[in-house]
Amino acid sequence: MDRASDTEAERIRDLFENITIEEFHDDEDSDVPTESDFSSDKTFLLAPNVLKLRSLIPATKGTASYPNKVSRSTNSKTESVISNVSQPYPTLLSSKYLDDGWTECIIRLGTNNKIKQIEGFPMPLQRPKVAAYHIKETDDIGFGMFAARRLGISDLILNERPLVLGPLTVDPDNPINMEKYIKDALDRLPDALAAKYRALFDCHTGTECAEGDGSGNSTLFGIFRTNAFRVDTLYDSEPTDDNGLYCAVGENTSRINHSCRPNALVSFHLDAFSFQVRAIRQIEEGEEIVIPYCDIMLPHKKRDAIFRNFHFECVCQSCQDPAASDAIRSTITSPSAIFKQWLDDRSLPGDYVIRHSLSQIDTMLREGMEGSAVYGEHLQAIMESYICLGDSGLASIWGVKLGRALLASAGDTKNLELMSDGHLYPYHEAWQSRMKNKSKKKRKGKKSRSQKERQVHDNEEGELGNASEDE
Ligand SMILES: C[S@@+](CC[C@H](N)C(=O)[O-])C[C@H]1O[C@@H](n2cnc3c(N)ncnc32)[C@H](O)[C@@H]1O
Repeated sequence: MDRASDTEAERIRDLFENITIEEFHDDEDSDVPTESDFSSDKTFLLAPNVLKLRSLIPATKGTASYPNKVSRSTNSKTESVISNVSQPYPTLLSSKYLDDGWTECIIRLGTNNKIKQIEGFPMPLQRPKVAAYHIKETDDIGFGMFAARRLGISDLILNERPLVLGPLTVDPDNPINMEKYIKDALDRLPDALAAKYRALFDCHTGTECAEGDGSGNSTLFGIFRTNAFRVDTLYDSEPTDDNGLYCAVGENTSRINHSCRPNALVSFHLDAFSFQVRAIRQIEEGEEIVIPYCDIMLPHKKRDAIFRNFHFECVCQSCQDPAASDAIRSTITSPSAIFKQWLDDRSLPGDYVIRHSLSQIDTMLREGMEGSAVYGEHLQAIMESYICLGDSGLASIWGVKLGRALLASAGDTKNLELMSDGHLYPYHEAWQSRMKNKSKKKRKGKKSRSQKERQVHDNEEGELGNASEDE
């Protein structure tokens, strides 16, 4: 096998050590929103889940981070003043960039300054060559987004700059007048775009948690609270809770309905300042494009509690039969414990994790749960098992699947390139680790090899005949 230079090998090893994608799903009891969150003037946002993957194999070297990961730490002290600012600055943009539009931001100035330091900012928007969606009315839940053509896993459906970005929460002790801030922001947008914002749905109109004068009219803040998606990569300071985080409303992104069996995921990209929507499984022409507004692994009762704050009952297939969908969800678990057990216990068969994860994946595919983080973890468990077994061919088949899931989840193409390149696996520090240990044991225990060890050997030989023995 061709070996890359030492520096290249070092770089690749570093990349493998910490494959991390941001996560922002709420799965704790305490995170489930309650009606009182509204009355305390908190903004409530749709929170899609995104894969967060850390290698299941414990890293023994330093903690190199994946190059594209945006650091959560901040060097500069954040200024506390909230201002209306446009990002990217329209006046500084050439006509090429103006085509991509800009976002009116209600943002702390210190945080706004951080945006300018992002490498390559503002990146031009990459869009699908052929239109991938159209917005039209659904039969029962207002507008929705529909596939204009067949879409494959990780295909880009939409890439758009939001219309308005603002704080995720409003401090009840120190409230700011969001209605006025949003009005000022809209005044700076071109009329046509401001009209698009005003036309968005306000689920709070006429409800007990509506803002405003009680006339039942939709408010600008009500629209914001109904339609904003979290922008987890932008924050005032190291976030310990929802305070200091941001969210944004998109002209088309905010027309996408929720499903507990989503076929697409949303991610936000600071360098282009845009929302990307990508398919997480194959979508047929005419099919509705749906995303998760919450962690789809939550049981029905908790998901329903979240939706009640938006005054709707979910119409998706899983919610039609909560008992059945809860029963399925309760059987799905992260592979991390089983993977650790396999690494520690040499008596377990070579395909111990692989078989388990294949069965979990099968269940998740039947329930339409490719959009959950745990689905990606099982793809990763299989890929890393093959790495430990020294089988780069099969590792790269699962690496491509994992790379596509990561791309759909976070819009990061580097992961796909990295995961699918079979030549890189031998640089992983766990490469052939099961085989190396096995050989060591064989050498060490030549005179008294236990029956158990012989069984391990037979299992690995018989069930994973593809794995190479070369060291
Ligand atoms: C961000 S908007 C989505 C677009 C919206 N349908 C429209 O007409 O503009 C969110 C609202 O859509 C509706 N909605 C979205 N997903 C739904 C679902 N699975 N079941 C029922 N209503 C849903 C709810 O009224 C929710 O408050």
